[in-house]
Amino acid sequence: MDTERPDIEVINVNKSFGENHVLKDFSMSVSKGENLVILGKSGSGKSVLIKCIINLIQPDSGKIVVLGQDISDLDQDEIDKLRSRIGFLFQSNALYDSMTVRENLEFPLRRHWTREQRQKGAEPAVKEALEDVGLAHTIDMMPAELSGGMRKRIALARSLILKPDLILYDEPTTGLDPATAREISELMVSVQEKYKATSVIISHDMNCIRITSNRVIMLIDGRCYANDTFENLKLSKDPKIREFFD
Ligand SMILES: Nc1ncnc2c1ncn2[C@@H]1O[C@H](COP(=O)(O)OP(=O)(O)OP(=O)(O)O)[C@@H](O)[C@H]1O
Repeated sequence: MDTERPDIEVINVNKSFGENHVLKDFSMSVSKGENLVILGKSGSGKSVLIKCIINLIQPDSGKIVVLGQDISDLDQDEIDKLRSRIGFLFQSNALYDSMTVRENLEFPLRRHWTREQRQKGAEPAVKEALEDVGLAHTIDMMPAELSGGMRKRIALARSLILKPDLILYDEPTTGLDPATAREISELMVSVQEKYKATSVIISHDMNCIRITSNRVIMLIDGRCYANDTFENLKLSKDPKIREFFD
């Protein structure tokens, strides 16, 4: 039996904004090395859940444990330290347009520079992360010179630069054409294999979910409505689940 503690534990979390009860006694856990997809309609609370996990939003009740730490017990320094172990891939990519690819990748390093990295300099880490996403040749280019798919890869490289234990992906394939979306999904799998990182992926791209997920949680009406593999959910006859597949 696997007795290792999950990397993320969300236990009976409630979160409301005024009358809008977004998360209702919501619980989930994500094991080490797992790729978990959170699927839900627009406005169902997927981003709120992710923001609770990184403590950008505080739940009204319940408990969240990330990489073994109860986040409600942490002070700002401890939160910053925890966040340095988490890679984020935003829907917008959040690259700085006025910086080269190299400078964009150096940015998180400079904030969380370890002594070893300071001695080695940023170059090896930047090159390794770019090689991981197949874009070593773009190191001195500007984001505007790259295609949408390449920018997404650069954003992924930046989220890998601190060798995260956990990667959070917010709709990683939205806005990409199907072939590029597939490439990004396959890249997410290869990154997971290399870094052994745990991933939480918000997505409604069924192809991306099929390629990347080990397990899918469906967030409906603030609750975990279904929790199963993509293949099993695909066979479900439940109308609420079928809506996502048909
Ligand atoms: N800071 C906030 N203040 C008030 N309401 C909020 C806030 N953040 C989110 N909400 C509300 O919480 C609900 C869930 O929002 P959330 O952004 O998590 O949805 P989502 O599932 O990520 O949707 P999408 O797929 O469109 O990104 C929405 O009704 C939204 O209006």
